[in-house]
Amino acid sequence: MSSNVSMEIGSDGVAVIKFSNPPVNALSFKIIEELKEKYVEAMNRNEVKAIVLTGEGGRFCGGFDINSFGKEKKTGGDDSKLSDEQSLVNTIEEAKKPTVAAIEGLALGGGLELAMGCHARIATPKVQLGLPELTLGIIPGMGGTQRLPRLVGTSKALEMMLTSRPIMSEDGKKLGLIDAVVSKEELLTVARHWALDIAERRKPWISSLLRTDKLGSLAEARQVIQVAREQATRTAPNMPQHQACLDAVEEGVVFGGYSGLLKEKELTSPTVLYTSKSLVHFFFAQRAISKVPNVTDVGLKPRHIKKVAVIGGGLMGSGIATALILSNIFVVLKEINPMYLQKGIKAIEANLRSLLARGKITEDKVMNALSILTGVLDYSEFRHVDLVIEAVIESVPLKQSIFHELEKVCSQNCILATNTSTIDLNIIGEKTTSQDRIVGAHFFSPAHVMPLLEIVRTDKTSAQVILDLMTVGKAIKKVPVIVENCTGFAVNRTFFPYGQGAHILVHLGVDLFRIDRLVKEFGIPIGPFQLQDVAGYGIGIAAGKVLASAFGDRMFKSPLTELLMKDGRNGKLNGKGYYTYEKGSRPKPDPTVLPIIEKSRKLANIMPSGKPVSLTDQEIVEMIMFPVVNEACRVMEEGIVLRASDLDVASILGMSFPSYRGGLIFWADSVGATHIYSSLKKWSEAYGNFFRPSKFLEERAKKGIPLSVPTSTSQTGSKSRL
Ligand SMILES: C[C@H](O)CC(=O)SCCNC(=O)CCNC(=O)[C@H](O)C(C)(C)COP(=O)(O)OP(=O)(O)OC[C@H]1O[C@@H](n2cnc3c(N)ncnc32)[C@H](O)[C@@H]1OP(=O)(O)O
Repeated sequence: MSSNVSMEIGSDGVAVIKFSNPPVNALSFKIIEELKEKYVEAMNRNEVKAIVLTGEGGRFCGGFDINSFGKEKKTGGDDSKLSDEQSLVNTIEEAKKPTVAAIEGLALGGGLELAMGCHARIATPKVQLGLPELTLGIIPGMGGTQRLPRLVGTSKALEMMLTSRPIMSEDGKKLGLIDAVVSKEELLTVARHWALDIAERRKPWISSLLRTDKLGSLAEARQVIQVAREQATRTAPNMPQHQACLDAVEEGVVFGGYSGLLKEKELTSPTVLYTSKSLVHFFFAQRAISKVPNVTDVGLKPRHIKKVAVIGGGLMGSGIATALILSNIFVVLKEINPMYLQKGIKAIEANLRSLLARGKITEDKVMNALSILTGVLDYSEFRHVDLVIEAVIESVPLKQSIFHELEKVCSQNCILATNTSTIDLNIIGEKTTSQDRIVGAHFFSPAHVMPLLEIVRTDKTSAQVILDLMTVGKAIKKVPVIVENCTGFAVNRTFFPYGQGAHILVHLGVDLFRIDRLVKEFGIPIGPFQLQDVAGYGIGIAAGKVLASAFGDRMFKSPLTELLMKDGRNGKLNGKGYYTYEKGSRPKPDPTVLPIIEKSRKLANIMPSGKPVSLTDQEIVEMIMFPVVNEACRVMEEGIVLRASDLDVASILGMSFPSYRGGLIFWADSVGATHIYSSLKKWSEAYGNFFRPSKFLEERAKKGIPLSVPTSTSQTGSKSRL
């Protein structure tokens, strides 16, 4: 078997130990063993005075190999109380010859933990340094919970671990995590000299685990940990790894670094396995999503998109424009009159100011973003744009006339995208001859915040156009998912039963605030009725009409929204919906909505024998989520998505489905197709067609095949490697 670790001993007495595992030099159990062997050799060879540890190919290390999570691992090593991974880092730190880490590109997770066991760290500019383990459902398990607080202080270390956000080497230098930032060319030379300087005591020989100077007093450190605990209880209530990470840090702060390591080992055992499985699935699903057969694998090069026109400065248009200018893409915002244009520009300014207020961007960034935004009232600038994104109201004739006009005013290579959330693209492009460059760019509200971009293609959209839009999407920090054209596309189509199910339940007699509470407890941050309030009733009604024209046989026509509007309620927009909204306070359930609900129940008249049904909490959640899974089955069967895992990513990033459940289909498979099918069948017999199980679900349930298994024709395999 070939070796992943090499050692070269220079005439200066420095051994350069290099490990290699493309593309990110992930650490495997084999690499860990080989590194230990090299350390034994380096200690035994008299000519070796010091060591430089580095990774091959411009990236120090992307952490432990995520593919091997959950696989059997040996424990023991040099110190049987620690795991093999921990004991490697201890071997380095406690060795009688010093090690300097020479870091390029990135040092994440186990990679940074390895580097923190070294006696100094030299990095090139813009290296990503972080401990993102919590996003994978585990805690740093190679001493990170102990060494990071000792190098950067408890507060900063907790921030880095709990948010999983990396910092750059320049900040690392300021914080004391990095000893010097040098150019790529100088990296090895500086690291070698540094290592010799430590060996010959010209520079301090520092073992991170033994330091206490950055931890602050015990009382201060405990206070910081307590605040972080309270915050994690609020922001990550279903993520046990957050509290586990804090437990490990606290143990080390109170009883010393070695005790902290033992606690860390104890907490990396399978206590958080389900969450970890789901989050690891989500990690690989996100990587798989950017692989699109016949688009990303046929040698096409993305064209550079410098300037984009956005048509419509409403909620969506202004959000899209904000996302673009924040990523240095010039934007021409078009509106139909000066008042609307002014409103659109003000909305963009407000988006930027709110990001500034939350410390997400700097004042300079705001100024720079606004300097590349131009407002226009006609199409004269459109000749110079590379991409148009239409974001006007959901009106077929209006969109058709805009696309007809765009064909005349834009260059022939310009991509013509629509942000429609429901309308068939073939209908929008019907009056043009540009079908090959017409594409859906469906953003989710608020567009400058939500990470999903649904790219909708028809059978005529060219591969180049899809690749270009995917590239723009990534440039503006979105995760693009490629879906086929159909009413509602993948996400709105899959999720239309979400609101519908909630309305059916209310009309069967269930309390609406109970429904919202239970859905939130399930992990979706906002319940279906509050979501309706926030999204606005107009959008829901317009989208509902389009969806009803395609899927009318399984839609529930709820009279409730119209009754609310007749009562002068418009949701968050006018502060009055199912909830009341006041500036500066949380939405409050509005009891005055209850008589309107009673009226709606009478109109719909679906309660069996006119009496409210009695349902358990679990049944309520399932009656909302199983119809969503059912529609997802149709979406998969029709080949609207490339793979089941694309729906997992889309549900998490577009609909805030809880990531710790792995996404809609991953969760559904954990529940089991058989239970979902038999429940839907029972409800369809009691309450009608809305619950009727799809053919796909029925087949999977009867044959015992998980929903995520690709169909023979439409889907490529999910890349879950669990
Ligand atoms: C004991 C320890 O405490 C436990 C750990 O270390 S857990 C691991 C902690 N590390 C991480 O979470 C980092 C995960 N990786 C990433 O964030 C990103 O991949 C990255 C920033 C390293 C690189 O990003 P980018 O350049 O966009 O490339 P990206 O497409 O994500 O990854 C390239 C390939 O490397 C793989 N990869 C990345 N990190 C990996 C890892 N730690 N293990 C296994 N594979 C990994 C990806 O799956 C992808 O594979 P593919 O080409 O077959 O799809």
